[in-house]
Amino acid sequence: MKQEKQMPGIDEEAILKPVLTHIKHKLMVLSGKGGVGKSTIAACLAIALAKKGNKVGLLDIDLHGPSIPHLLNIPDILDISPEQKVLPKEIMPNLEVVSMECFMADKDQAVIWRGPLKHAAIRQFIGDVQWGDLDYLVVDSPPGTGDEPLSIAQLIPEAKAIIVTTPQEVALADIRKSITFCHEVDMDIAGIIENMSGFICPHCGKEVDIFKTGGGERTALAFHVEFLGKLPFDLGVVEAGDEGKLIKYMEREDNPYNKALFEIADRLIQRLKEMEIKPVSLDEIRAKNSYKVTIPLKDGKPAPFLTNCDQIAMVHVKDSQIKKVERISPSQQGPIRPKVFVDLGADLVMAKEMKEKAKYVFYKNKVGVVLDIPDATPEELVEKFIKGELGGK
Ligand SMILES: Nc1ncnc2c1ncn2[C@@H]1O[C@H](COP(=O)(O)OP(=O)(O)OP(=O)(O)O)[C@@H](O)[C@H]1O
Repeated sequence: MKQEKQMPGIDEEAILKPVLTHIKHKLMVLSGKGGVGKSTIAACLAIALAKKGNKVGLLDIDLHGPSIPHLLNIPDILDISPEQKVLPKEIMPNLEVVSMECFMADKDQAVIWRGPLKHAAIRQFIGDVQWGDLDYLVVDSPPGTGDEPLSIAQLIPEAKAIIVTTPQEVALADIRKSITFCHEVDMDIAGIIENMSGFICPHCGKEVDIFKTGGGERTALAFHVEFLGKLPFDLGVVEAGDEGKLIKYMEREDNPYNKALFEIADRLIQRLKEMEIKPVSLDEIRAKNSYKVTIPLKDGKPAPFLTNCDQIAMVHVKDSQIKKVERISPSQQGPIRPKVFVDLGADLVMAKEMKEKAKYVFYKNKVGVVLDIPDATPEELVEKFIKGELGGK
């Protein structure tokens, strides 16, 4: 499991919340290896979503090799608002872009940063940019499953991954790593896109399978992940990307690459609707014949944080009566993850405090959450819940 990278003494959630609450869907474009067309797809998807009338932000967090500024021909310098916030560059109606490159004094100097510094830079990117209200934030991350995607997973709890692959076997082996990474950091996968799948001959217009096609779809099926679609190999995309003219290129509606991309954007919009997560109704839990309540404990009392509990109280309720109370010692080493409570079959978690990410994991798994509980025994707390004195809704 990857290392948690919390910055000591900094409440990252509090810093980012005012920005993130104004962004409806957060997407991170990932790939197992470089050169599969991830940045091009991030840029084209952002363009397609903006063309469909959505407010879109595109954030390039590839600190080592940012390609978005080149692909979209954005200027080196960004303006700063009177409130000292970075103003993203509007490159077409509804689409604003920010890239790490805009903050690098020497463009040819590779950034040699270690994890925590990168994490701080990414946090600043998100927190110090005046995005305003957005329907979609598309984040282009470097290839692989290193520091940058891990930071996004920690800083944006409800970010969803779009995994880009090509049909070759090597890329497909890497895709599995990307899927495992998403599972490890509790990041939902919006879907997989297979790029460079089939070549459209510029002379005869016929599609030729230069690599095997369909591998991305098969992998998606095998891993129970949504397949968003295939994009053909298109020399026009290379040229348009090289010249920073992707926006212009995407005006060609008859082009097979563009057509496929707009279809993928439609599928993505639909998929995100299906993936929307709502808090679990506490009254519905109360009304069940039987349910299980878990409470993280530290030294016998409700733990200040979920992660540092040394015991979990599991209270079984049947017909609005407590039937049994178990005290379970987590077997795993290190911080206790929300998944442990989910795996115990909890219907409800009662805790003092909880990170947004943990709440998100519980709601995703249809587990209810009651916070701000007082110091009391698990039995007293659950009695209060049953009577509606705790967890009103
Ligand atoms: N469908 C496509 N058809 C033809 N060329 C493509 C296609 N998609 C991307 N390319 C080209 O492939 C090259 C790599 O693309 P891109 O930079 O988007 O990949 P990447 O996965 O983001 O790479 P890295 O992460 O290493 O920067 C570029 O030259 C781009 O124009």
